[in-house]
Amino acid sequence: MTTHGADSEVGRLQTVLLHRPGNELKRLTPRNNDRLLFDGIPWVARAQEEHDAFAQALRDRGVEVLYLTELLTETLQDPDARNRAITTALAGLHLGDTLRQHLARFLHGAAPEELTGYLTAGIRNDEVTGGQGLVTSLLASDDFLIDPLPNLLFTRDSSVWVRDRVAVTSLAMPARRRETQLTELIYTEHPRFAGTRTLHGWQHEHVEGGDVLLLAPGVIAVGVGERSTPAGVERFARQAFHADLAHTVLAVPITQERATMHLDTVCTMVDADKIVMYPNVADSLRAYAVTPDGEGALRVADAEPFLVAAAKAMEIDTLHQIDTGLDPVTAEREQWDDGNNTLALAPRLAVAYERNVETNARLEDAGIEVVRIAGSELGSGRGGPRCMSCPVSRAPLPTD
Ligand SMILES: NC(=[NH2+])NCCC[C@H](N)C(=O)O
Repeated sequence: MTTHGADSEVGRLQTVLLHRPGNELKRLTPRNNDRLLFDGIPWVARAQEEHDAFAQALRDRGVEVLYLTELLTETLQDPDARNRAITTALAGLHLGDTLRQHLARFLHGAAPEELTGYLTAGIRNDEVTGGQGLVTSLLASDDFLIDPLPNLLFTRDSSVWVRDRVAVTSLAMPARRRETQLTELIYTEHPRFAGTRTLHGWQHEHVEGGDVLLLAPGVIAVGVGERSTPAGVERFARQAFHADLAHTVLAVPITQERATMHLDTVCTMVDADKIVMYPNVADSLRAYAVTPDGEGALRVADAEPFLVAAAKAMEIDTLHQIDTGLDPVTAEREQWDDGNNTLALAPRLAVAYERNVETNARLEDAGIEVVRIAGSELGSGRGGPRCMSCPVSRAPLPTD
């Protein structure tokens, strides 16, 4: 069994899970893009080129790249996994029994790779042959019977490794809910992950991976806002303590709006003690330190400035905020384009979108090597290098 896991944001990245954008992006139209959480209609071929360049930049630095659809297709070779995948994909109440049975027969007849295509790009009403009945007649021809999952691109959100466990998350937005049925299937059924213990699960209160930052071994920050809920953090913290994965969880309230949908849209770690942070929130970000009380319950400290609470929990003098020194308007523009959403490949080595010229220059001034990638099309889903990657293995940080 290969060993997987990560206990920081910056230990040398060894294996990462990505999703190469595919036909699910071709489902986006100006009528459905808001609901499907895209701010525009991406040029798919260019998005794929940009993504291939991203993956290559990672491979060039020794990272093993796993693709979600490849793992899914391999998983679907197994009859039990196929059954589970089909049953969960068809569980929606909008289908009704007749259509559900028809689609189940159809999907059972599909080869694993085709099934992956249906599970990720969805099925539209006018694509179904046979099985016509009341529901198919009454639904519009372009209604989805199985919704496409364009946000699969953001593998960060649908699972998170914490030490040697993987948390299957619970996504808040209806357009993304099914994603975690697929990550759960992969982690529980794919031979590569046999024996891996999971945490959380899509049936539980909402926690999204973009909100979860492994600040240091044993210290996890969880953003609470549009996506992860107070109750989600509570369960996550309790489980993390119970499984001895952490000694402190910092619950970090973030503004409930699209620009700051996840904690990683405002800050990401770029070194063991350095974080790049959106200047417009730097002074107001606060955290509640949550620790186990020793009797199975949680102890919650009063809120403190985030950097103070983080440094205490990490047992370091200071968590240095890289001061990008940007004026509020440039900062706002670059935050929107995921300037703060960097993916660390190792301490002081991070991938960032090339378009965030000012933030990247300041990162370099602070001694961070920046690997720049293009993201004009990828960025239309509002996610940067960190959102588009789920670290499966990182080397432990050097201790000195
Ligand atoms: N970790 C992140 N910041 N992910 C970004 C996800 C973007 C995606 N369109 C959504 O709205 O859910």
